[in-house]
Amino acid sequence: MTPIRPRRSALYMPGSNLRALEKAKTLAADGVIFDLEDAVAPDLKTQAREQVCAAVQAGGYGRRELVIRINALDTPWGEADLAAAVAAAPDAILVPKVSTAETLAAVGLRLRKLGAAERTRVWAMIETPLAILRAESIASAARDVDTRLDCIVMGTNDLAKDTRARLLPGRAAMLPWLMTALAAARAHGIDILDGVYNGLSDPEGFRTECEQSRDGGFDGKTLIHPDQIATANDIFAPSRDEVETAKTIVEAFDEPENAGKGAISLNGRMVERLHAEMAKRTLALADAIAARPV
Ligand SMILES: CC(C)(COP(=O)(O)OP(=O)(O)OC[C@H]1O[C@@H](n2cnc3c(N)ncnc32)[C@H](O)[C@@H]1OP(=O)(O)O)[C@@H](O)C(=O)NCCC(=O)NCCSC(=O)C[C@H](O)C(=O)O
Ligand SMILES: [Mg+2]
Repeated sequence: MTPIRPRRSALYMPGSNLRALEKAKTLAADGVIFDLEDAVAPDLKTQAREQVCAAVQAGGYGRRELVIRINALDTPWGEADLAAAVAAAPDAILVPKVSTAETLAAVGLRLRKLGAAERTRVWAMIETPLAILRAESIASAARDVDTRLDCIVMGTNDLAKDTRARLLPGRAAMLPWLMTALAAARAHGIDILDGVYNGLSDPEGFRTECEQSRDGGFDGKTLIHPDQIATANDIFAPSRDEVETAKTIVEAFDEPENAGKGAISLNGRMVERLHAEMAKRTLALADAIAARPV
């Protein structure tokens, strides 16, 4: 099994906000996304780029996964953002508004030309109607190692803007798009993070949406405020009960009398070997979370 990197919580912060950049060093998010795109006003783009790249290069973020969200390559800032991000060598560069797999091929080509560090991966935002219609093709870019595609991030605010769908509790309109993108990511073996929850003073609504997202199969949620981190870390981690059940399943299939069986009865439930595979992943994720330094 490939090692699991927990991505329960990925906190956006405006690259122009020095206080937030500093504070992120103390927060329990699995990842931080230094935003140069929509959270930064046009007049502050250059300053934000310099601040973010200096912060990433200086480090001090411990085990947190560091991601720089650049402006799209067809904007006035995109190319300079990409070059500066490559020089800063974050864990990943997040490309916004990806609507075709060709965009990812083009980014991959530039990364090679710019001599990007091997460790720097690419994350892609699915947040346009076209991206939903082409989700499988976009995720399939992960099969081409040159694209470095490692994770998809849903941009539900932009999706709501472009489709005019409303972001209501339960997300009835958004769910088919979320699950289409999720199937695309899974089909091509990459992680996928849910979009943000805008209700800063609605912890219950946030928790409910995290649960919906986890139950739908997402690896984690993108966040906009430190107050959202603990809930996301809790919801997207296997619970104690899930870990105990997973151990029981793995141990049951290790019993000699079950060696030749594809399905067994366990505590009143039918359990197949595919459940043992799922249980091993649950245990690996729990171990990866437990092994994280604070
Ligand atoms: C929404 C905010 C502007 C609110 O900020 P503020 O009023 O400062 O909040 P607080 O006073 O409650 O802050 C308390 C302390 O926490 C720090 N803080 C706040 N937010 C962050 C953060 N995101 N990262 C790090 N630290 C943060 C404050 O500095 C305070 O610290 P202290 O001084 O020690 O008390 C703000 O939360 C914010 O800017 N959030 C992120 C907005 C953002 O990045 N948006 C872009 C991504 S969302 C998106 O577009 C996704 C996608 O593309 C889509 O289309 O859906
Ligand atoms: Mg967006």
